[in-house]
Amino acid sequence: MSYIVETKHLSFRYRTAPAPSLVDVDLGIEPGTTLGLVGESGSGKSTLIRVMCGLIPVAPGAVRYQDRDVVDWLQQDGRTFRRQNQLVFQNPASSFDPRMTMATALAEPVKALEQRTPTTSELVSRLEQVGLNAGVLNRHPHQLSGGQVQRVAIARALLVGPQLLYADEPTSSLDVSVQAQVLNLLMELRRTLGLTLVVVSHDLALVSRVCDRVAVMLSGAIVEAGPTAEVLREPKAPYTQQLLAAAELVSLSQEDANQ
Ligand SMILES: Nc1ncnc2c1ncn2[C@@H]1O[C@H](COP(=O)(O)OP(=O)(O)OP(=O)(O)O)[C@@H](O)[C@H]1O
Repeated sequence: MSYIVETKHLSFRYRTAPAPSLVDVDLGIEPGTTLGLVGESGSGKSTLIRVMCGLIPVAPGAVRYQDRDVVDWLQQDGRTFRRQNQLVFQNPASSFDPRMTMATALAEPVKALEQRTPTTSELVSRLEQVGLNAGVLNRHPHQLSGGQVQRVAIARALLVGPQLLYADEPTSSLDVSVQAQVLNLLMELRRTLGLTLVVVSHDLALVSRVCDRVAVMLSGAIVEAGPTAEVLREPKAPYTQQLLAAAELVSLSQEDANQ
């Protein structure tokens, strides 16, 4: 099996933390697929994707991207690695400097990673790809809605040509109606650009709608992983069973509320 990114016996502890945040994580992601990473708050989801995309350094041998060690990538060809591995964060407003226009913010990663200034038509064509237009270029973050800012964040990631897009709770700060639109956009981009997508969420229902595979985390370890439909149909780990029961309760109460 060839994976675009793979972790082997990956363990990690923050210097100031009393316990490890990742414990012996073995995970492989096939190119072009969408993986949902679920688990309660503090289970290690954000730490795992930060390690996988090279933001938190770990010892050599623990993470491989395109069959090459991530530590080696970062030492030899860090810019290429960072272009290919992009991250979109939970709270779109905090990803942008409030004093910058969207045009300046969009250009930043291209300047840093490709050492050139992108043309306006490049910026506009990426904005159009995420359902926005040139009108946002001169705006500041507070002049846009949360959903629009999240779309700009996705456009900014796309500008450097990623292969792998990590989305850390990409919709949890958005209104419910906007959440579906942003998720649909991510799915469409995956299809049209052939991206591999990792979506972090504590929401099993959301993951079940959009992800081919799911990995369930608890206390820094992956307690269950597999095709989403299989995991949902026959969850093996007691913790996955709990998560599923909680998700079913939520959807039942939503049905009640709609009646
Ligand atoms: N910078 C840090 N320094 C020390 N400990 C940290 C740091 N960041 C996270 N942790 C700890 O690592 C563990 C995993 O945190 P992490 O943010 O990866 O979990 P998570 O599943 O993404 O949670 P959430 O859904 O709340 O974002 C937690 O116990 C957390 O307190």
